[in-house]
Amino acid sequence: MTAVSVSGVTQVFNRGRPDEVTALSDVDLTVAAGEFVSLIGPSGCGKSTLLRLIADLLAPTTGTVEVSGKPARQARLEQAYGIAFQQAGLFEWRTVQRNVELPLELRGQSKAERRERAAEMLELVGLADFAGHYPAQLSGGMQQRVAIARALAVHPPLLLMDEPFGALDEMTRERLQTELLAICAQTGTSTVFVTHSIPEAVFLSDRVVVMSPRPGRITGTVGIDLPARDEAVRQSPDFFSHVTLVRKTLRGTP
Ligand SMILES: Nc1ncnc2c1ncn2[C@@H]1O[C@H](COP(=O)(O)OP(=O)(O)OP(=O)(O)O)[C@@H](O)[C@H]1O
Repeated sequence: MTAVSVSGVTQVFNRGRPDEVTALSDVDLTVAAGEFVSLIGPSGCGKSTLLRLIADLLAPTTGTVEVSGKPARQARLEQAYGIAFQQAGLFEWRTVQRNVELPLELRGQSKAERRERAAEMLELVGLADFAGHYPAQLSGGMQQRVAIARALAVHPPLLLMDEPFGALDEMTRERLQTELLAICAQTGTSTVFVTHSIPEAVFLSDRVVVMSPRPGRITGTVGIDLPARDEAVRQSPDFFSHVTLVRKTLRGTP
């Protein structure tokens, strides 16, 4: 089963105006079920645009986008994916528990079902003890974990993440990376992950997709073949050789 299928997608903003921008040109991307794919590339190369197209927050100028074999619009209406962005985007006036319940409310689930699912998700991200807290009472890393719990609450087959750990310190970031991988393995969720960090992309991904700017294109793909995804692997020669390969692909020097 294919989680995401983007084919022949071009995205032009402000078409026909002096400020016309071709953000993406002829992009093809396939993500298999259960696969973790990172998008990496210089600022302005269209990573967020590609993610927004998959999420159906934008419609492509040309080409098609399918999620779980359905048109992106239908997948959005069926909440076939969860989204987590750089800012956790929590509602300050709702407790942690009620933030996680929100997508379930939108689905019309009963209070009892919502409670149970939210509790399960908070357990998964290690925040069971903070269900009654408000976002302002949590650290940035904890808020991101709430956002991930909320994104996963409807058990979506696909998770779309746009630099979700970008604003966090290095230690917290590495811990959340490990937690995210554990969650994805446990839930079988496919993930498309935008990042500026080469080590982050290498640590998390099955495949790193490299993009170039103006117009944004996919210029290379690096398969990541590491024996494990633990703290020790971050120090291994294997890890560094993958980092070097992604860096070279970004520079366009094989
Ligand atoms: N709504 C919009 N209207 C006009 N231009 C846009 C719009 N959204 C994005 N763009 C342009 O499309 C190009 C790609 O932007 P995008 O945000 O996708 O890049 P990015 O790779 O995610 O960048 P960054 O790494 O800096 O977040 C940029 O030139 C940007 O100015």
